[in-house]
Amino acid sequence: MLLEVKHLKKIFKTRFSKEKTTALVDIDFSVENGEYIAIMGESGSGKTTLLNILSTLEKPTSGQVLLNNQDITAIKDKEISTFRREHLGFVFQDFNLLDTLSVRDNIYLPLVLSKENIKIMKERLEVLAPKLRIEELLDKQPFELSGGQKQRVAVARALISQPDLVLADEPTAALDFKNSENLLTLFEEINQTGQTIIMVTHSSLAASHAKRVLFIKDGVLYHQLYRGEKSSTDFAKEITLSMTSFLSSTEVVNA
Ligand SMILES: Nc1ncnc2c1ncn2[C@@H]1O[C@H](COP(=O)(O)OP(=O)(O)OP(=O)(O)O)[C@@H](O)[C@H]1O
Repeated sequence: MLLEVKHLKKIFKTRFSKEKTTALVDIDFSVENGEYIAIMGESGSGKTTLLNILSTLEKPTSGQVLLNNQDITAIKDKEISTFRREHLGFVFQDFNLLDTLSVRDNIYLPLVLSKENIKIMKERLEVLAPKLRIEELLDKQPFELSGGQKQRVAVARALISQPDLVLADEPTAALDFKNSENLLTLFEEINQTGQTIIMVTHSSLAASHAKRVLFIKDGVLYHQLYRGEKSSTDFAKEITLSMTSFLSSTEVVNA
């Protein structure tokens, strides 16, 4: 098993008031190598908190996250950035590229920080650039690129370290429909090469490209769907139906 999330709980305490927010109640799931998972839920359901814990950006109140049997919630602070660089790839909604660096140097950045050999960096980029259709963009600066191009560069930066796991936070949120579709197709292709991906989204359309969808509400995973052989269009309908029937059933409970 690549990832095991065990009884994850996160309570936020505000510094200035005694109020506590339970963002995650008791999250339990596991991910096999090569899976492509979408985590869906409404605003405030706990998606970002969960992703931040998987990213080692945040520590849980209790529970464990095992990546290849290593408890990543117990990694010492001074070792965390190295761990992140070596094992995880990140794709954010706002791309997070550095405007002062060229596209090429943005992509190289994680490997430069890991003091990787330049020959290996070049070899990896030569493989990735045509796949991501960014060959013509490498000598440009990020501010010269469109949103879709920026996100493809960000995907290259996430993949260049050959991470165990790619974590994507609403990667299509800042993209128009066509660029979103392109990015989601790209994620599917990357996944078909064996790359494990976990993507947080509130879009049924985005989630419909994944192989499995986990639904989170009020800090609890309440449902999951497998895509199986379904087309993304059929899967999107099933996801939307699941969301709607769950919402209407809670309305009945609350009534
Ligand atoms: N740093 C924090 N301090 C206090 N409460 C927080 C903090 N971060 C998140 N929360 C609370 O935890 C709950 C879950 O928030 P989270 O950001 O994980 O939800 P989300 O599903 O990602 O929402 P969105 O889709 O709007 O980003 C919310 O009630 C939120 O207010």
